[in-house]
Amino acid sequence: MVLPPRIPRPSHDGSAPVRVLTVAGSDSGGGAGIQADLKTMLALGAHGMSVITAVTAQNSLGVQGAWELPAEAVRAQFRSVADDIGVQAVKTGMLATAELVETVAALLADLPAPVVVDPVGVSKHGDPLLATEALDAVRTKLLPTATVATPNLDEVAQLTGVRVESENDQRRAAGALLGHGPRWALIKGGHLPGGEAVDLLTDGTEEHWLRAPRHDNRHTHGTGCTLAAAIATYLAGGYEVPQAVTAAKDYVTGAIAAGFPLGAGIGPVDHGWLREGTD
Ligand SMILES: Nc1ncnc2c1ncn2[C@@H]1O[C@H](COP(=O)(O)OP(=O)(O)OP(=O)(O)O)[C@@H](O)[C@H]1O
Ligand SMILES: Cc1ncc(COP(=O)(O)O)c(N)n1
Repeated sequence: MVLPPRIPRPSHDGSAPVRVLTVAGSDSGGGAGIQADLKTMLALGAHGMSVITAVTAQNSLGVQGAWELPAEAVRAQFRSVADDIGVQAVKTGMLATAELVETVAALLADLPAPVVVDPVGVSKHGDPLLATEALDAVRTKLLPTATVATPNLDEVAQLTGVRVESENDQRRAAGALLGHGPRWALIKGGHLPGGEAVDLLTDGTEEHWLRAPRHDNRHTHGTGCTLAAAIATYLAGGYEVPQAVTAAKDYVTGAIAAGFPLGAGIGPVDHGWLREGTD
């Protein structure tokens, strides 16, 4: 297991740690969404902050209910954080509706900080987390704000029409996604079969294949949220994109390996695995 680095925290000289903002939904079960993001940011040494876009009643069996917040509530939370505390990187997750996608994209357009867009479409259980009519706003408004976009295979098919069944398809999907404006595309291969979990990171010029052993562990709730939040944390810490994604991949791979059962269904990854491994 490769131990990923942590962002150095100030030596208690009164300065603040790096500050990372998640703009995502709440997962009452604690395994995905803002809960996964904040746990990831803390585990990697950052101060995590959150703009909640939607509340889900959710557990290891699926999503039992979802309620999006008014756009004004999203704007107000964002302003409270950006105007006083400051934001060094942002990760977006569940945005639920076209109106919230457009609201968040407008807020991000003026923010001079790296943005990781995890275009959350459906949960691992297949529960919808994004209205179908919001897809166009994701393509035309949200993806152009992204430093890195991190779709899984279902999400990249929804956004580009490219069905990924092989590593070559990952290249095609990345090219199609880059056409919508993100600087980098990370096409996650977690849902592909095989002994490795293989992701493709590319900006259309550089190509990085990130490979890790596939852990045959059914407790993988929140893997995409965790990866995207880790990438944003490393970007806030000054890493270049390829290095941030490589370190984030190591972090999520360890979290999956340490995943644990919870409830009667799919359990979460273990965001605290680094503490267990290195204290
Ligand atoms: N069983 C596994 N073993 C090792 N790595 C995995 C496994 N499943 C997924 N991954 C890795 O975890 C990261 C997240 O990919 P995944 O395809 O699960 O995203 P996702 O479906 O968006 O996650 P979620 O929807 O649960 O948030 C990727 O780096 C992927 O390669
Ligand atoms: C609030 C929220 N955001 C994102 C996900 C995706 O996570 P997964 O695909 O593991 O269910 C989720 N289930 N809930």
